[in-house]
Amino acid sequence: MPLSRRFRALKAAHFRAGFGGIRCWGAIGRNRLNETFRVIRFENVGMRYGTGPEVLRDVSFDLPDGSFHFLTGASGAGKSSLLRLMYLAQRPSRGLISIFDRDLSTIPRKELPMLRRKIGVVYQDFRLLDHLTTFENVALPLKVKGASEGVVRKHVGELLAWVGLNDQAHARPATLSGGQQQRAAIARAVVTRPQILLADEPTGNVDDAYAVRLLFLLQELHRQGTTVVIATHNHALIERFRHPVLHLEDGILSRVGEDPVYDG
Ligand SMILES: Nc1ncnc2c1ncn2[C@@H]1O[C@H](COP(=O)(O)OP(=O)(O)OP(=O)(O)O)[C@@H](O)[C@H]1O
Repeated sequence: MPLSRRFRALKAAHFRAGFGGIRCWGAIGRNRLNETFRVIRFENVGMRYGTGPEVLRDVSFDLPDGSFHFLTGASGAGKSSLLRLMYLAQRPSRGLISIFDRDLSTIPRKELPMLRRKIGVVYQDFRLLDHLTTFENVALPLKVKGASEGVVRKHVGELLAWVGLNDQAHARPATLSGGQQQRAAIARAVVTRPQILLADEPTGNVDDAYAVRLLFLLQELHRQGTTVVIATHNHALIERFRHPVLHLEDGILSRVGEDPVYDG
């Protein structure tokens, strides 16, 4: 099906299911994308932990601005390691990585935090701050960016409603279920509408209905222009959302499906 029709069909399904858009994010910003710009580029990248064997080998790919990819592979294939390289938590042992057209090997260390702020991450282990409430955890990235109290209240309130955590806004992470913590972690990762969103098994702890709802949220972010990569074992979601797939097998990456031309 042509992508424009696929987007219309998805949007219709989205509203039928009762999920309005994220109002505080405003109108769709797709026209500001530059699809020829490669936001992430890997060339012959290898990675090892310490003196261990390479867990990623000769990985080469690039991601166009505003693209959406699933990242698949068996447990231990290297998905989290690849995401760690993308969110700058790990350095490659060889090869070239560029993010936003900046070669990571030449970026001064002091510039890394600024680059990281453009990247939203959903960690496999959530990493919520225990001493903050759900609301405060989700609000934190907006506050770091200097958003006003009004904007924080509006955006965090709307996102908490979307992920079904309004009634847990004042709860501490330790009192939330695994699925609730995961939903809070997703809300925190998307609240600033980052330029890149990397999610490691973002639906691993929620039921199927919530998994679809959360994917619609990430889809909405993507429609706003964010480049999205989601590592998942959930083949039903991959089938349903039909984005191209990056597949890892024993540290070697292959690409399944061409990047679509975003004509919707
Ligand atoms: N901190 C670490 N130190 C040493 N080896 C590690 C570390 N983290 C991961 N590994 C190894 O790297 C390889 C890839 O692990 P990784 O977590 O990236 O896989 P994965 O595809 O994300 O797995 P899963 O689906 O189970 O999360 C594995 O062999 C793992 O044992």
